[in-house]
Amino acid sequence: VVFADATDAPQVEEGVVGGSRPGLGTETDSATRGKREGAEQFVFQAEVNRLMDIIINSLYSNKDIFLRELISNASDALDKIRFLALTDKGQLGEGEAAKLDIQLSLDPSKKVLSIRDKGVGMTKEDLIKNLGTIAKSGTSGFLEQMQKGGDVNLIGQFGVGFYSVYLVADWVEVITKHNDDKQYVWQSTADGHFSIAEDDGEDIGRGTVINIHLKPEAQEYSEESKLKDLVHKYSEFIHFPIYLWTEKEVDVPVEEEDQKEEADQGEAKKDADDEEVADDESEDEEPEETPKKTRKEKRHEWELLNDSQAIWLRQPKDVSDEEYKKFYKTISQDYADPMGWVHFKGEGDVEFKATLFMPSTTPHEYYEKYYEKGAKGALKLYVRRVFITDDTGEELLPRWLGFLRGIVDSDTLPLNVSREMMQTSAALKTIKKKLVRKVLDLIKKWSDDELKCRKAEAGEEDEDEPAPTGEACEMYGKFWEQYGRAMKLGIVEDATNRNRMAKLLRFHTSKSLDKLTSLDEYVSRMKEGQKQIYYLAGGWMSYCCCF
Ligand SMILES: Nc1ncnc2c1ncn2[C@@H]1O[C@H](COP(=O)(O)OP(=O)(O)OP(=O)(O)O)[C@@H](O)[C@H]1O
Repeated sequence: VVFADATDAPQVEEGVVGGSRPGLGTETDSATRGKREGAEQFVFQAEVNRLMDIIINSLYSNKDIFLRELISNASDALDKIRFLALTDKGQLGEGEAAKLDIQLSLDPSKKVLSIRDKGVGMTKEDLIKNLGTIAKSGTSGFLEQMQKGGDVNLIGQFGVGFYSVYLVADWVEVITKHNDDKQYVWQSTADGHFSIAEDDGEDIGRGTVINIHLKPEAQEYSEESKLKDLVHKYSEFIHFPIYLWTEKEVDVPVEEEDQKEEADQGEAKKDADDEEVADDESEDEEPEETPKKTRKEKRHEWELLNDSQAIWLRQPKDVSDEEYKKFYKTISQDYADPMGWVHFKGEGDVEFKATLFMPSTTPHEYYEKYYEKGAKGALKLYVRRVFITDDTGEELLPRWLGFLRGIVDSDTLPLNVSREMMQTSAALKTIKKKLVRKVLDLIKKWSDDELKCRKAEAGEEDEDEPAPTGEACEMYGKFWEQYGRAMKLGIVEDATNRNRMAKLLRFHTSKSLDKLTSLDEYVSRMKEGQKQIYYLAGGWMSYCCCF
């Protein structure tokens, strides 16, 4: 835990004593929930309604995830305003408004948790569309999964993370201000309706405040320690500072405040004692040290909870596996550890840093929407730490690698890189080539390891190349099980990397490999397979369909 540098932390009155939390709000009185005068009432779209029903009634899921979903939305909104400010500096505002951060604060007496960002905010139209009336494409997918007994925790992957707030809330207010519109407040108790009204409460400047009125059974989220744990666990690598408004009891020396009073009393006493002292031999003695009196006082301050330094800018050797895993979860909204990752720096004409992760299971609808979605949304593109887009698609990765998740940050690209530029940019082509090579290197390493393990099992270990043990022997099998199909598609589609990939193809799963008894058998199967590939250089599709 790091205490914020006073210059970076949000400004509060110095040493606020027992002060109320920074104003985040509009009405927090439960008697008026959703009943603001003049508020327009809306009905949730039917699928959204079903989704909310499932969330609000899900008793056994991990409720913690709501915070990571909301922080992730806040971070996206901050990325968006920073991007808009590239072409129009005025968008960012000045002073506090220009400090891009996320603030969490609690009102324990009212059991309200608030999350504030100074991101792009939402117009009234955005509010209506995004938070209620338009079901995202992921909604039906999520509902389908739930029907099959799926886990609510997967919600983030379906792009409907906001609604997870109803895991812990029975009433939510979203106060938001977009540069192009007035300040509005959205409210819903998840009863099928929501309301929107112009907000005449405190001016929030720009961005969004979400006031979460916690359910009685979710009171643990009104504890500072719980929030600190959650940010540490799920959101540590969000690259904007996350602050928590904390309350601390401190011992304050009584003299500090009562100095003057005591001094005055002291003066009076001194005068009275002067004559006695004149006769007293102990005149030169040091006055006896009395223990300093203190009293307890409540102080508030913004405490910084995360290290917002971008992980991809650090040296790979300085990043621990645990940090990579956490970072992956932050950017992917996956709750499982990744299968593997590559983190490297591209040098030369095109400079960039990249961190790419391979999820442990194929992302939702990757194969189902292979041609429709391809590599869209797989990578986030940054230019000198400024988020540019996550709509990179095949400019950065071939379709068959669209299951990867990660970040590419380039110093070479211009900040105003546009969609058209992306399609023709030579720099992006170079980056793409290097990304694919690095990922293929990782896959090849797993493949080589597996081969060595099989050799060792057959008693034919090469002394110069000792076989790894344990998990390393199984990595290729795991990879193939999830992504074998993508490799087969890739070999058809990606002529540039075809030869490299051909050496990595398998014609059986790791399970059948277990049954192989000798290396000869293994090698002959491999050779047979590869021979077929080369023979069939002109007819990939028909070949791929048969295995
Ligand atoms: N703090 C916020 N600031 C601005 N817009 C927001 C904020 N939170 C949510 N939104 C808007 O509401 C939309 C819906 O959010 P939701 O979390 O349900 O889905 P998502 O963010 O698009 O997907 P995912 O959960 O995968 O990130 C967002 O796309 C965004 O446009």
